[in-house]
Amino acid sequence: MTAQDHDLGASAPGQGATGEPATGPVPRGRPADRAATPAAEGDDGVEEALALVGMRPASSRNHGAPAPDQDEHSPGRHRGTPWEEARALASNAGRAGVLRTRRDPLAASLGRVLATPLVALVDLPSFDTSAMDGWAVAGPGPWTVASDESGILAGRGAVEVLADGTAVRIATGARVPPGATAVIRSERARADRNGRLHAQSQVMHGQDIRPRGQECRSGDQLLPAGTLVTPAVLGLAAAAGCDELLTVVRPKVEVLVLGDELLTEGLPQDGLIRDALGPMIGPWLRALGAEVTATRRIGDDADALRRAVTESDADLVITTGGTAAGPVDHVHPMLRKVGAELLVDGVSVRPGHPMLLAGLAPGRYLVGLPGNPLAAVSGLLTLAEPLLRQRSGQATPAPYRASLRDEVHGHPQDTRLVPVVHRGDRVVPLHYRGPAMLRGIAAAHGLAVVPPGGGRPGDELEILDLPWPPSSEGCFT
Ligand SMILES: Nc1nc2c(c(=O)[nH]1)N[C@H]1C(S)=C(S)[C@@H](COP(=O)(O)OP(=O)(O)OC[C@H]3O[C@@H](n4cnc5c(N)ncnc54)[C@H](O)[C@@H]3O)O[C@H]1N2
Ligand code: MOO
Repeated sequence: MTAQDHDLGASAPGQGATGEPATGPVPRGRPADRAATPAAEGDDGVEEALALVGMRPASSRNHGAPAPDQDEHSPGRHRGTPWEEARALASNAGRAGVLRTRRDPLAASLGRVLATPLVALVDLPSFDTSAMDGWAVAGPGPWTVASDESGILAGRGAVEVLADGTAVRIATGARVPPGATAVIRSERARADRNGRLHAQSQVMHGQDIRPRGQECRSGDQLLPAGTLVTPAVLGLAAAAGCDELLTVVRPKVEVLVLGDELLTEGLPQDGLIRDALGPMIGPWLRALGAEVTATRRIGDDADALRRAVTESDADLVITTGGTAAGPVDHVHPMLRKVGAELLVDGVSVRPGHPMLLAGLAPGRYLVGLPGNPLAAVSGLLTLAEPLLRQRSGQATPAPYRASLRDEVHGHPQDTRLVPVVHRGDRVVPLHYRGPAMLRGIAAAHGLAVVPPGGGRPGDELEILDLPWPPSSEGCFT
């Protein structure tokens, strides 16, 4: 690691590792006087500029009301569908049609969603089981030890009745013989020379016996439909006697990446940039429960886009870029040409307000993600996630809130989605949250839903989780 790598990696420029504003110099090579630039965090464009110099905007200034000349989006110019309503519309779209299901062996069901409840096929445990290695005893002691040297082992068939006043060696997991009243752990009993067993502590009736049906009875519902099949679910299903599971077929999704300026390898140069969405959107969709059939690069070719959309057999087509009104923004014209029904045409959310949802045919949809990479993430979570959740049969988790540690400026009218990390019982907004930036979201644990006007320390904000576990403490706070 070079010295420069270290400087940039250890904490956000101009910030301590803990996220407290640093008092030291601004980063090398950046003009220090930029620190004094008046700014409002509510404006993504200004925020982007601030992130570039590693500064936070002054928290006392202009809360929730960016100066109009600093807002690249000119508040009021674009009023889309309210964010909550857009999510509800996407969710409704995902409910259209019948869920396809399939029955597979357990291992092949991993990562899909239960189409029907998981029901126990047996009692668990299915016989009275010893919880310890030791002695099964019947009645009060001392007990006469049965002559069977190895005792009762796990996996044995029927066992004989244990007569009152007798004891037999027993292994963990073995069937407790009828008549036994308790199991005594081997370290808590001692046999004398005459073959009599003495307990060294008080023996409670039923101790260290797992009674039949303690965990469930045959026919009990163990998990509801809509549960994600995790390794633990596979284990439970096997324990409960299941060999196969009925799960929802993953919805097919095709990703079309638009833009002639995109390179798929090497260094960005000559006005060309690396395609950041091609490598990101497919895996993200898989994590949301989709089967991604292809990620195709279409460039800025209007005909190729139309052909790709009309020829696709995917349940959901995702496009990236081309949602705005520039000369090569082909998504709207293409949707008109193919007779699609626009269900959501712009959302009152920052970043990502040009995102859209269209119906292509009954049960087939297109989500248009804006090209700016964090705006595309916003579109994924706002439109693609609720739609795919329904189409893959997943239960909707109850929304949850967390207390905000630091002030976040808001857009005057729109919801903002801001990458955050969890720190204790609070969430901390991350730097590098401009619409063209992925540096914040790549370190984030989730996105905070910041209402119009912004959030103050202590405000409880809804948090959208990312579809993978938090992997680090997160930097750039
Ligand atoms: N006159 C207006 N212009 C823009 C508005 C507006 O309201 N009025 N909205 C801005 C906002 S906000 C966004 S977001 C973008 C959305 O634009 P598009 O969806 O048409 O996307 P593009 O123009 O194709 O690209 C925008 C930006 O993102 C870069 N990009 C595109 N694809 C990728 C990719 N796969 N990997 C990395 N970066 C990508 C592209 O090079 C552009 O820089 O429109 C604004 N304009
Ligand atoms: O703010 Mo745009 O919606 O750049 O994302």
